[in-house]
Amino acid sequence: MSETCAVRLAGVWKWYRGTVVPAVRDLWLDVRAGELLAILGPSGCGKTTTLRLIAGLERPDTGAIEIGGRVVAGGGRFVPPEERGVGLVFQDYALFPHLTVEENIAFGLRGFARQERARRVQELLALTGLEAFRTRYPHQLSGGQQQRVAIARALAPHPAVLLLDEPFANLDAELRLRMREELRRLLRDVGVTVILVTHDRDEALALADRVAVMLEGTVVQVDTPERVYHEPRTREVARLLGQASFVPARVLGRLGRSDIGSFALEGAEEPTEQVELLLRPRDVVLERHPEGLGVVVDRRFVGAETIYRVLLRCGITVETSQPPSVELAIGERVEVRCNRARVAAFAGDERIGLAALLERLGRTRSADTEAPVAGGTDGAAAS
Ligand SMILES: Nc1ncnc2c1ncn2[C@@H]1O[C@H](COP(=O)(O)OP(=O)(O)OP(=O)(O)O)[C@@H](O)[C@H]1O
Repeated sequence: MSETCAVRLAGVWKWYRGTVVPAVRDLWLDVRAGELLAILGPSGCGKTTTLRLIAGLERPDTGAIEIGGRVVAGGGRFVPPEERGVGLVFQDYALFPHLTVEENIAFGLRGFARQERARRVQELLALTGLEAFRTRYPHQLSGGQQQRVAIARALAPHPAVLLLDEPFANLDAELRLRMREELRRLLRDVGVTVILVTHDRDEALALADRVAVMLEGTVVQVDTPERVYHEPRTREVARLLGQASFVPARVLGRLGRSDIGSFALEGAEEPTEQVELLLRPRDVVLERHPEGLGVVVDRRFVGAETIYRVLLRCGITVETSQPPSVELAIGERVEVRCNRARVAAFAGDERIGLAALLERLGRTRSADTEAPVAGGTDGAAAS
């Protein structure tokens, strides 16, 4: 195991008693020291089980778990939770209702000398901005303040790893955004390795250094937020990360042609005849044009932007997000251009490599007499 690896799960499987389908299956994951890794996945995919396995609240049926280079589960070994150097913050914070803020924070420091404990509690009260609330009880605090107490309590004994289970689930939308920023700042100051579980993609993308996408009990991709969003491994991952349109493109050799431009395929070992390009709403530029290949079929004003749905010649409707300066009416004809230098291309369910857009729509449109891609009926090839 590399020195910079804080947590490693190697081929972990977990079945709950009496169940046939494993909650976690063949899970491999390396978490780097000091990073904030978000485990993102739909409800029931095994996120909480993964955290509980790392914390030592569950035992894996097979596979191994290492923390800081030490095997804590697997091969007949099982290190109990309190000896793992891991702090855990539950979804409901699990604060002790009969203890004050400072008593809650001190709870994790039972083995410490009195003076040292008082010093550490003071440090955490300052770090989390809770000094003014030290003698309050949990029911006298807001949701955001309760969350800070739970985090302070978990951080008190200097854990090497902090585990957060849906930390914003109990906060309203506005507070959630504010706490997200606060948490990021706080954790950056502390420099602890963090594994955060969430089903909220915006949260994962905004907070994490890397995102581990989990589906049906296993991690299917671990990458930076930018990469999981723009270069998802499968269509399912693409959809989980946000609105996705797939635009068909005809491939000839390493060149492809689509209603949003022509492109060169990179990395495809055996290019297929047909691929589909992943477009995110912000990847698209719309321009009013009487000969454009798209028609506006829907518009939805959402404040800072307008969502346009545009039907392409190939029969696909793409969803796009446009700035207020773009004002188009339903039924108008538009040019549809991709403003990214590279987009992901898919054959079947899997991404096959990156497609680099070479030309822009203007030139594609000038070849308008050619057969349309995908939905088209004749086989005329683009050259
Ligand atoms: N104690 C248990 N006994 C039996 N099955 C369980 C138990 N806990 C979880 N499961 C099952 O294991 C699977 C994974 O559950 P888990 O709670 O890890 O998912 P999750 O991704 O955290 O879901 P959510 O986002 O809804 O919290 C689910 O199918 C769930 O029903």
